[in-house]
Amino acid sequence: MPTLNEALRHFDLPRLEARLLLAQVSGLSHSAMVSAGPEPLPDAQWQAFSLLAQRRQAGEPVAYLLGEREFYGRRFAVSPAVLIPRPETEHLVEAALDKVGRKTAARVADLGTGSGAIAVTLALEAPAWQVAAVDLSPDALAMARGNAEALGASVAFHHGSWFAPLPAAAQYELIVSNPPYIDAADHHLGEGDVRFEPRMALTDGNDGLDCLRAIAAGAPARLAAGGWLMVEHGYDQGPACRELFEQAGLQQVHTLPDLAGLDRVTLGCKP
Ligand SMILES: C[S@@+](CC[C@H](N)C(=O)[O-])C[C@H]1O[C@@H](n2cnc3c(N)ncnc32)[C@H](O)[C@@H]1O
Repeated sequence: MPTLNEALRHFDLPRLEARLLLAQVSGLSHSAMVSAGPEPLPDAQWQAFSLLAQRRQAGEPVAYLLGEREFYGRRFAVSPAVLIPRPETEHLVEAALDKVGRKTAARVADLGTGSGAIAVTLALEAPAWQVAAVDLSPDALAMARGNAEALGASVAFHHGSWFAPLPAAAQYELIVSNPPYIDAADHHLGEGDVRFEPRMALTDGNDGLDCLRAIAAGAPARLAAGGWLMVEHGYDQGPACRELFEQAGLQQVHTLPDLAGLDRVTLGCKP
């Protein structure tokens, strides 16, 4: 059997990825790995690591191999049933907390919750908020429920399309969504980690704006007066998104940039 250091070099993988995969199968901390001696790895660990390393070499995302991804400082379980939460989406969380205020009692809906990253984070960061979350994928909802339970968040989950499964008369001070917004013709859908993520989490099968259209059009009926709609979108979708929000009669419509300075989150308020 190879030693730990030989195992880390054995596969053509970035050192950090190899370390994460080996930590997963060995349970060793980073510092234990750095100070590892010349003893051979136990056979079972070498076999399990080899399997994960080969899957990574075949392209599977590290987050799916580890079964988790960090979002806003917490670990969320992920599987190929859900989009891997992205750091950009933390901007949407920040914008929501800033605009509504953590201490204000607010009714909040997260449309297309996936792993539950947004809904669970908001429920934990702003315990005064009442958070509901919707997804069309039953498998995604099961994962989101598991994350809410594991992290101790109180979220009401609903299965269905966008606003449809929410209680009929319910109104919200905040509606957030990171919907599928990639154009079906975008070549990125066939590249890298994205190939392994659920297609329905990535694209509307059209021009990338269909879900944003449905959410913008449906929001005014579900927002309380003074309530905010906030969505994440592609770097080049800011102008189209602002137009959709304005057509829906929302006011104070504007777009916030991400850390790279690119349009990322558009918000608007119901008068
Ligand atoms: C881009 S992912 C976002 C996941 C998660 N909110 C996040 O930010 O990591 C979009 C999610 O929308 C869901 N979705 C797609 N079409 C939907 C629809 N018509 N109604 C509700 N959810 C939908 C997908 O299943 C997926 O979980």
